[in-house]
Amino acid sequence: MIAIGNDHTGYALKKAIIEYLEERNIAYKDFGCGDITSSDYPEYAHEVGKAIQNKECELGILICGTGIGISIAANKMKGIRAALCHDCFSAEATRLHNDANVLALGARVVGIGHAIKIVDTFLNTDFSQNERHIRRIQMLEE
Ligand SMILES: O=C(CO)[C@H](O)[C@H](O)[C@H](O)COP(=O)(O)O
Repeated sequence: MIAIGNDHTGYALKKAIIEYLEERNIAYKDFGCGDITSSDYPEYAHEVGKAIQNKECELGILICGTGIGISIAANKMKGIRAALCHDCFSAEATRLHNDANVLALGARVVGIGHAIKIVDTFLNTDFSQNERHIRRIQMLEE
């Protein structure tokens, strides 16, 4: 199950990502927001982070204007490793090396087509299970 959340700036991109998920029968839970009325990104980061912490969802996608505020908010939560990625190389590397469990995107930074490619890369890359990466992730948790 994929948790997805956004502020007002990310609403249009969120809808495109949901279309991508539905076309592939990928289960998701939408934590809002549900329109373009001004809203506060920490709320949605918190909801998506909680869904991952309580194992309701395995991975999350968070969207704000830059992806910065919403990733800062998510990374304050224990066990959350949110990666702000605006290219496919980073999206792949953060799954392989960091076992990132949240992808953050900036809707004012990337176009929808590019963002979908980034989402596709993130969701289709597994953690490497490499010993040195496991050690470093443990250090992050500590
Ligand atoms: O917090 C942000 C920057 O990291 C997000 O991009 C927000 O979406 C942005 O600040 C919202 O700006 P707005 O002027 O309130 O639309």
